[in-house]
This record gives sequence, structure tokens and C-alpha cells, in this order.
Amino acid sequence: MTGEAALCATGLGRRYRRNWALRDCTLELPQGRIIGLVGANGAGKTTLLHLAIGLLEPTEGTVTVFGRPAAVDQVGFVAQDHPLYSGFTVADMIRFGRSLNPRFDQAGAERRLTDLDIPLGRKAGALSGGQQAQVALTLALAKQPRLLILDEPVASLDPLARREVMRTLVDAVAESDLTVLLSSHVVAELERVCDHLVLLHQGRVRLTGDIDDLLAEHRLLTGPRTGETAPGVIAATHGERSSNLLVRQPPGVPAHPRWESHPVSLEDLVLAYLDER
Ligand SMILES: Nc1ncnc2c1ncn2[C@@H]1O[C@H](COP(=O)(O)OP(=O)(O)OP(=O)(O)O)[C@@H](O)[C@H]1O
Repeated sequence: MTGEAALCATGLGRRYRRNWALRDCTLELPQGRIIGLVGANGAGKTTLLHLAIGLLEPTEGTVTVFGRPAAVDQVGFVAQDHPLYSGFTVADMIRFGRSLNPRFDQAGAERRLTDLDIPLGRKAGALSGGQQAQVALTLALAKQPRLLILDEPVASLDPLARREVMRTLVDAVAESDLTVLLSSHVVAELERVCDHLVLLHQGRVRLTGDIDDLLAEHRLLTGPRTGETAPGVIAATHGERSSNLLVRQPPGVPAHPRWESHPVSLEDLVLAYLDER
């Protein structure tokens, strides 16, 4: 990778009693990108994010952010369900954020929320889920972090609110040198905004890379039903007469003439790897 990695994990692992929530995690995430973190329930996503921000101690291995362990001043974090102090008004939370962070961009935060029609005098508990998500995101962005980590930021939002939150993120990355790492189950949303992917499966990194490269390296092959397995087959589904194989192969390698070869979508790719035994 050219330049310093936004996040670098080496042999990172975390165990709860006898169970490994994350194991052998070695990753380098590029700067200035929106990185999607995917995996089934319990795959280790939250564990990885909490290790990255120093909320959890590794059982083994190391993780650094911009070359430093526990670079808390460089990282913004929005937890799952974006918890806010429900009795505080939005303006209170902005003041609170400013008092804790010398670099806090109060004017920017107020402008963003006003543009989104979120009343600054309203208590957080009286905001809709989408508005709460926007407030949590705005407070995290106002810290002006170099890396913003979001744990399932859109899980509880309707499609319009999801789109708004994602638009805010894309704009923030375009306007600054921000890197975003976000976990999500909504692959369609990731496909629209992310350019780099990390896929966890049963506590291990199963796939990582630029999404364009990953899509170019995988093909969906359709052909006569076969019981054969071949190198590079990630997933196979069989009908009565035909089989579909999702394969990983270097670009430019021709498929067998009996097989029709199609490009894969990010959803095909993610589902195939998540379904691996
Ligand atoms: N505090 C804990 N004590 C014991 N086990 C835990 C704890 N936190 C997480 N785990 C276990 O670690 C594994 C990974 O959990 P984690 O929350 O990181 O998964 P996840 O990918 O974020 O899941 P989800 O998509 O459901 O949020 C799971 O098997 C989980 O049960």
C-alpha cells in the first residue's frame, strides 16, 4: 500500500473465555476511502471496531490507527443504535462536544443540522430515529477525526433516512481527508458508497480489497449440472440440469467453453462468502 494505512491490524485476536470473537486478523485499510465491513451476526465486526478504537484490549496481536496504538484523538466513533443523552437538547450536546474537543467544529455542526431541518432546541429523546442518527453522525464529524468508525449506522433507518446518512458520509469524505470504516448488513447501500471491503466470517478475515478489484476477480459461471468441484470455486448451486458456480480467478483467464461466464454483483459476492461452510 502506498502511504500510511488508516488502520493496520497484525495477528489481531480477541477471546471471550474459550471462544474467539476475532482471530488472526491482519489488515491494512487505505486512507481517504469509505470501507465497508460485512459479516453475518456474530462474525466479529463490533469486536474489530471496538479493538480499533481502544474500547477493547486485544488478547493477541496489535492494531494501530495512522501508525499509533489507541489514537483516540484521531478517531470518531458512532456506536450501534447511535445512543444519545435523551434528556439533552441537540444544542446541549453540541456544547458538550465542544467542551470535550478543542478542534470541535461547532459552526459546521449547527449548519449541517439546520440544513437537515433538525431543531437545535429539541431534546434528543424527541427526535426520530433518522434524526438521532444524523445528530450522532454530525457530532462525530464535528470532532474532525481522520478516521470515522460507524457500527451499523443505518440498521434501524428507513430507506430515505439511510440515503441521507450515506450522503452525509460521502460528502464528508469528498470535502476532507476523512477515512470511514462502517459495518452494515445492507449490502445495496455499501455497493453505492463504499470502495473497499472487509468481509469477516466466523471471526476471521475471509476477503478484503478494493471492491472494483474483487468484482473483477470473481465470475458467475453457468453450465451443465456438475458434481465436480474445481479450484477457485467459492459457492455452487445446482438445479436439475444446470449448475451455477461463483469462482475466483485472475482477470483475463478464459472460462471453460461449456460455461457461460457473467460478472458478479457485490451482493452475489458477499452472499457466496457468507454462505461458505
Ligand atoms: N462481551 C462478550 N462476552 C462474551 N462473548 C461475546 C461478547 N461480545 C461478543 N461476544 C461474542 O463474540 C462473537 C462476535 O461478536 P460481535 O458482536 O463482534 O459480532 P458482530 O459481527 O458485530 O455481530 P452482529 O452483526 O450481530 O452485531 C459472537 O460470538 C459473540 O457472541
